[in-house]
Amino acid sequence: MNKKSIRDVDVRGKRVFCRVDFNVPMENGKITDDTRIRAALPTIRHLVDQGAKVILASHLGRPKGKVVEEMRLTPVARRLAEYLGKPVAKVDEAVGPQVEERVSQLEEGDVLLLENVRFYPGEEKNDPELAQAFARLADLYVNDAFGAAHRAHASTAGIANYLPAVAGFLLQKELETLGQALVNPRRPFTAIIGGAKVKDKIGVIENLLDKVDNLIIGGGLSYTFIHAQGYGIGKSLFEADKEELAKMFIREAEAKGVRLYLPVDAVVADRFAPDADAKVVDISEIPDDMQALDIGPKTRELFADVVKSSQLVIWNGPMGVFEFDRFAQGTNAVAKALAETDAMTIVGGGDSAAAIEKAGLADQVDHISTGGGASLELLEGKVLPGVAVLNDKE
Ligand SMILES: Nc1ncnc2c1ncn2[C@@H]1O[C@H](COP(=O)(O)OP(=O)(O)OP(=O)(O)O)[C@@H](O)[C@H]1O
Ligand SMILES: O=C(O)[C@H](O)COP(=O)(O)O
Repeated sequence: MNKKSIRDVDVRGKRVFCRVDFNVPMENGKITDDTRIRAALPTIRHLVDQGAKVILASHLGRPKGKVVEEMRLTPVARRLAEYLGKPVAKVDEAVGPQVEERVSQLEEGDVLLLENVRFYPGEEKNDPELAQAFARLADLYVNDAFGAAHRAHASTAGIANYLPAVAGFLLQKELETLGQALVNPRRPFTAIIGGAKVKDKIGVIENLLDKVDNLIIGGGLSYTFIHAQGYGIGKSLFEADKEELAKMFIREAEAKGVRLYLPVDAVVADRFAPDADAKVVDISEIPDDMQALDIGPKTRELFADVVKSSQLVIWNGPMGVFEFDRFAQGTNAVAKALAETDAMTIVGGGDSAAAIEKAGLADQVDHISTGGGASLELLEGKVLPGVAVLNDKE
């Protein structure tokens, strides 16, 4: 990576505004998964150990520019203090005189967490005034919020116009792992793309067709492809306006020598419900009045075999409606195949990461990204705004 990192700067005694992604799932005020907090610890510890005055900023949820009590970062400060084994001060605002006053009292090695930056309408608008107000708090900007690096917001991008700006360890690791895999992949290179909609994966499929040896498409989006091949798909997910595109991708894969794998059987249900009546059918036999909610056993085996024969596997998106246990077998089978192979395995964030965690296999893959949308945009070959703004290495 040609961007400066916190290793390239002296932070002792400096006020450091460190943007992290503490957008963690919460239920009734309790954090249900603190992966993103743990992932930010190396950077925070480094800053503390090096004697910086650490000012942490994050968003939580989508409060849309207003204060939403349930989206305060107070529970995050408590959890972070437990991990750091030292106090984490928390303020109820993210800018303004009171915050400035609190920052002026910080000693070397102290940690202060600001309030949810999305309580301010200027955050998502990348408002220069808000960006300057953030910048006034600090001497240096560190971006470690990989999960939010695809957003050009005041605390992820704008602030870098007013301060020296470097990458944190998590951001660096995410970019190097995903970037390296795409630039110089081990082969055979297999990408597994799932999820609900073709619409959301167009850019990813387009970019990967130039890079992979095998492309596996499962999940809801695969049925538009299956329809494009001339099969009936009953009431399964279908995007009529993307069928031509699906046909083009099928032709392109062939022209580029990419082996494209689609489901050969499916678990079909009479309705979209956890207790629906379900059965396994061949892909050419999906009944008109049923919908495919998971890949079938033959497909699970086929996809696992492709994984086994690969040296690098990147996975993004579930193979079925994994939120319902009955339709989670396809997703679990892919998770298991990734866990068992010796290949380098990378899981894009969001649902696939949640599925692999749920299956208890998280420690058996090489890299699980903390970014859903951000990892997807990297797979699309895009430059992330939160990365573009950082200072280049001299
Ligand atoms: N066959 C299917 N029919 C209906 N829905 C499906 C099917 N397969 C998967 N899904 C649904 O797709 C959703 C996930 O896809 P989505 O495109 O929203 O996210 P994603 O690709 O996993 O992205 P991220 O990992 O970044 O969150 C899940 O909620 C899952 O239930
Ligand atoms: O959860 C995420 O993907 C990131 O924290 C970004 O959140 P957002 O999609 O609300 O911008």
